[in-house]
Amino acid sequence: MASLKLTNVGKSYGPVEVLKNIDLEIDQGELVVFVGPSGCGKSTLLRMVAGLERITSGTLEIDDVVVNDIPPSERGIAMVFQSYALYPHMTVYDNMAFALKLAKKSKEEIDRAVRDAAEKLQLTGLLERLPKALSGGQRQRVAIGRSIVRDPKVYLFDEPLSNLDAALRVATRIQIAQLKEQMPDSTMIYVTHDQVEAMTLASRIVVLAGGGIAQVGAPLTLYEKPENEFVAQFIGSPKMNLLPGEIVATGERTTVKLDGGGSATSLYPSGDDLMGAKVNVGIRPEDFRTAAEDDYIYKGDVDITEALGEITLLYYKHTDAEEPVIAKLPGVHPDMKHKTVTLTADPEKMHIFKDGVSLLYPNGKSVTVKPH
Ligand SMILES: Nc1ncnc2c1ncn2[C@@H]1O[C@H](COP(=O)(O)OP(=O)(O)OP(=O)(O)O)[C@@H](O)[C@H]1O
Repeated sequence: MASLKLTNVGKSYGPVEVLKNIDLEIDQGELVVFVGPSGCGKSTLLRMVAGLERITSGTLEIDDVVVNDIPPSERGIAMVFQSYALYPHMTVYDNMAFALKLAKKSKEEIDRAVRDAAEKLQLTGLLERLPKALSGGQRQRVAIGRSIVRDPKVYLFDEPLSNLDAALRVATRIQIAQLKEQMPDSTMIYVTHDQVEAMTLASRIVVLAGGGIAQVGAPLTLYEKPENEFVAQFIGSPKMNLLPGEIVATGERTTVKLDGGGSATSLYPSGDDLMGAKVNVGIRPEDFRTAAEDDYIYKGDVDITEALGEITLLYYKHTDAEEPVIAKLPGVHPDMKHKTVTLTADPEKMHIFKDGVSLLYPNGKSVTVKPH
């Protein structure tokens, strides 16, 4: 049971700076998820917390004690990896008991810890099986069980579900959520590529990009109030549309004349200094709805439609230099393919970004992502 504090943490491999100026506090009982593009340093940051990588600069505290120079085995941390290396010749019970036997715990204590972990992970009926007689999801749960029995202060998960197929991922994800509920005081850090995992498991998400933190917040805060274009487009699928334009009216509301001919009025109040500013209007695909012919934000020709049952995705025609505008409309719309369809959105659903930074949520800082 622990809190963590990273202050100005940086990591370089030789001349290459992978992470810089990471400031982050994690409270006891939180499940914090690290997300970000491939190579942004998620695993490196997790491995530094574990003590498997040296911290180049800054400090890491666990429960107010600086642990930079403390070896992994003494940090009270358990790490669960995507490849769950179980001992193949040992039963589930013995796999989970192994570390406690090494630590010379009493038989009774080991038995209590193993049975308690098995109960939490729904493994009680499988304790006598060998790993080869388990599904991938069950094996991953045994791997998690091995860390639970040690009663660590902090759990670290590095993409624990990425080797599982789609259905098992969902089932195991739900089990991890249930496990967290049963252990409300445990502190967990979880790295994933999977947005749904991040959105559903996290108490807070840390979006890493360009060597730093692009934004930290509760999942829905990141979705509703992205501070910069990077987070706006990273959270949510398909990603937020960004439509370029120029501010033509300021005051209580802000009106942007879009380069494509449409016009968007946001609830955001703006000062005269923003008159004429070049901005991007951000609208999520799911926030678009069809519009009247003469009053629209976006008008274009639909190139492709994807009918997914409860919704239809419209992909608009675009040039090679642009990304397609995407709209996600409820229902089935076979008639929209190759047609001109105009779109609008509610004023409170519009975001405005100037130089990559949100005008609505002004704590935002610009994020530059180096090509990887
Ligand atoms: N031992 C190392 N020596 C040199 N560079 C390294 C080393 N380990 C990692 N890197 C580099 O550090 C950067 C961050 O790697 P890391 O594995 O932390 O990224 P990640 O965000 O976890 O990526 P992914 O999502 O692809 O797993 C990458 O550019 C990687 O090439």
